[in-house]
Amino acid sequence: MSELILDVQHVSHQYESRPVLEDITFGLKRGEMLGLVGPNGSGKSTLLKLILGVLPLTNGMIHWFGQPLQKFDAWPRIGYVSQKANSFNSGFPATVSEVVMMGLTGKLGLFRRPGRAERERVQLAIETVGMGEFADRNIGRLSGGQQQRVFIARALVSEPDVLILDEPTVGVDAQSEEKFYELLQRLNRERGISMILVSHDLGAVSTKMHSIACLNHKLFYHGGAKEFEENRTEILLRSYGHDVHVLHHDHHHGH
Ligand SMILES: Nc1ncnc2c1ncn2[C@@H]1O[C@H](COP(=O)(O)OP(=O)(O)OP(=O)(O)O)[C@@H](O)[C@H]1O
Repeated sequence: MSELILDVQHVSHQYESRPVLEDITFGLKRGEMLGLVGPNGSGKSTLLKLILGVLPLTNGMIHWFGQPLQKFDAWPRIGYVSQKANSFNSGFPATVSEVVMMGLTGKLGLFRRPGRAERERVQLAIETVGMGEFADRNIGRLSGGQQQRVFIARALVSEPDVLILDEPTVGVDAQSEEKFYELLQRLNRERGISMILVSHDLGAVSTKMHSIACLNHKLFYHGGAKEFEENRTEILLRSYGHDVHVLHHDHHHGH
């Protein structure tokens, strides 16, 4: 059996006295691509914040690579790409290389100048996401889809075992979105990078991810993407309270 790299056990969370997450239990295996879905306000971002140690854990247990979250300190093993990543405007004064270099500041310390080895790693990460020719371009002058690839490069530069992506394709056109999923699948296949991807696009996650966790304060489903797709109407009725019209882009299926 493959190693459980993330283990979430009986996690609950409330803001003030309002419960947002109730008794959440699931895991992520090495090499797994997990899609986290759920309606607006269902607690997806809250769950990510708990997993990333941004919010204090008050109920339940979280282990990363077998270590309790409270003791875990190998954060460079976990790459995070936030929802608000594609918000740079055209005036933002940083090049693609500089933005990707920021992914190393945790390792470098904020004021140490990067050496040749670091610059090579940055260049490699930029090439991995297919943005090699844009390395010296101002980040604000790229499209949303291109910016999102740069944020993947920034997350990759510390050579993580896991990527956590919070709605990475919001505001990205369908063609760039398809290429973005291809990139994620390649990183998974060639480097064995595990992923948790939060998305509203049920059609995309159920075809691109291996497994699905469906959240609405409680976990209503956790299992294979194929089984999710086969029982989608019933799962969504239970969790969302109604069936959700799922948009299947033609290009997702190549017909
Ligand atoms: N810091 C906070 N203080 C109080 N309530 C909060 C806070 N952050 C989120 N909430 C509330 O908790 C609930 C869950 O929010 P959360 O952002 O985790 O949901 P989500 O599933 O990520 O939503 P969306 O899909 O809209 O991003 C929402 O009702 C939200 O208003």
